[in-house]
Amino acid sequence: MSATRSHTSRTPQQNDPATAVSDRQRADFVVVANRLPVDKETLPDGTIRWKRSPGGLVTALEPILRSHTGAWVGWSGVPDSAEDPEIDGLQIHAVPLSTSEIAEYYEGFSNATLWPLYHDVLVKPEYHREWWDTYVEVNRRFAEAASEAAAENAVVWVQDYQLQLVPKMLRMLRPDLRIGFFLHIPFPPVELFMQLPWRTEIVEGLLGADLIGFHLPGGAQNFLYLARRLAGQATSKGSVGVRAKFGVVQVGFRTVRVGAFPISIDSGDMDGKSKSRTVRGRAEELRAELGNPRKILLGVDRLDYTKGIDVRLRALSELLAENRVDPDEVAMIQLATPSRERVDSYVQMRADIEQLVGNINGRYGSVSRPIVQYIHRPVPRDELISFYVAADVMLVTPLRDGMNLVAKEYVACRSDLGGALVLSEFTGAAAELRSAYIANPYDLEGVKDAILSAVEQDPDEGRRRMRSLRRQVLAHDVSRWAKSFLGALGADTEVSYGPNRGLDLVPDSEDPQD
Ligand SMILES: Nc1ncnc2c1ncn2[C@@H]1O[C@H](COP(=O)(O)OP(=O)(O)O)[C@@H](O)[C@H]1O
Ligand SMILES: O=P(O)(O)OC[C@H]1O[C@H](O[C@H]2O[C@H](CO)[C@@H](O)[C@H](O)[C@H]2O)[C@H](O)[C@@H](O)[C@@H]1O
Repeated sequence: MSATRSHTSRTPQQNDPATAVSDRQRADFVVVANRLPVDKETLPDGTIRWKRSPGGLVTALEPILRSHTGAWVGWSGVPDSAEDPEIDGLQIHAVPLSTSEIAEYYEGFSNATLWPLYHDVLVKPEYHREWWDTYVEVNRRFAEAASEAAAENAVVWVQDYQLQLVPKMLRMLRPDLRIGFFLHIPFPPVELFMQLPWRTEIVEGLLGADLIGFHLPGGAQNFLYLARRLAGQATSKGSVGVRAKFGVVQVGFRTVRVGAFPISIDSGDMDGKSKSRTVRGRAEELRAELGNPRKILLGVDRLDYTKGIDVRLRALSELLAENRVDPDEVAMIQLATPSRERVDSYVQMRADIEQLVGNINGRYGSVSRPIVQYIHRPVPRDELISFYVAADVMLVTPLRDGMNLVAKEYVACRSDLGGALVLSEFTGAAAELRSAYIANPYDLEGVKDAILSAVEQDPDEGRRRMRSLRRQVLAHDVSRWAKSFLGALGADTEVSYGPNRGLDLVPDSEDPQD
């Protein structure tokens, strides 16, 4: 996939975007995501610096874009910014958002309506018509920017819940494009999705894509059911597989494929970095800075109520109270990147978590040695890897999580076969990482038992589990994710994009669930 320098051919659509974009080259591979892969930062002296953003999506796509020539359409993360920095040969097309659009499209509809609705209604989703109107308007702007960035017949890969209307809007502007959509968060159970006043528009928006990807087969199946029920389309029946056995929806003359493509990380890169002498040395230093405890427990998350940071803190607190864990022997580190800080539910959750940390340290810590070290800022990548290498027990306890890349990162960093992973069964990662200490985050006794088993694990048993986890993570890396998705989309030579054979279409009326 390479960018085309001159673009003389014309597409048949009404706006003729080929004439709208002047001197910038058009790309034949375009990623469209809410976030640009960089954040703009103003330093105290007024100078501007662009730095890599935290978050799974950026982490996941960065290696792919580095190895292709392409364009990325997205928002810079600050109001009214239209700067288009070029980073490592990647064209950036910024979609500027005003302060009120950020409030209504990003903080509002995306993160106070869709995010909680798609994450098991852990907080109550808010439904406001003005937020929806702004969501539609901003999605239209993203679709227009993608249409302008893309060369004729380009592949456009739209990402995530913030942009679910873009596939249909973009198809109307540019019928020549091949459009993929991937949802990074869980697709909710049908009963919850049906709450959404604009449910049909969302399903129809997604059906503008040629391929719709989810992390898990369950999400794909929920979507197929809704495509029948809400959009009245004929769909395939039967189960959807992982990276195989796609579902199909027949939309007029178009066939839309629906599949499960669990995302991963650049595991080889992390494995390599974790072996470096500097990282190993820093890991030892960290242990020493903590007073050489017998066991180091670690949590690494965006500060989000879905991540179950409170669950692990409560579990630790009870284990200490019950004398099942000795306060002189354990230290816990919680790295928590600030996130969505203007959304009410996040403000409340931060206060709760900081209070829990304070309670544990107040009851069980000493002046020289608090039990929980809480760091409320992103840490540099190498430092993060050193934390993974130092940690004896990794705590990943979300109440619901689309995938959770942190779990995979930890495993990739443990070539020494040391460490233990405690993993919530409600993460996408739990479907693959079966040798972790799996726990139900709603069952606090179960979480405590899992933590204790991980803390006290027999070294041979630990090595056996970690070997099996690493086999999975190293074999299924982010490039395999991208290749499997793009292959199914027909954008890759490794997987052919043949006709859909053996379609088993069910007309709406014959569906037993209806
Ligand atoms: N405090 C932190 N410092 C640096 N990176 C972080 C921090 N917290 C999270 N990250 C990174 O952000 C990503 C989080 O991805 P993931 O676990 O899938 O959850 P989400 O995308 O919902 O935040 C990981 O790549 C992780 O390394
Ligand atoms: O952009 P933000 O509002 O700051 O949020 C950061 C990202 O969070 C979400 O990540 C999800 O994607 C990960 C990779 O697929 C997955 O592992 C994780 O389970 C999801 O929560 C969100 O989906 C992204 O759009 C955000 O950029």
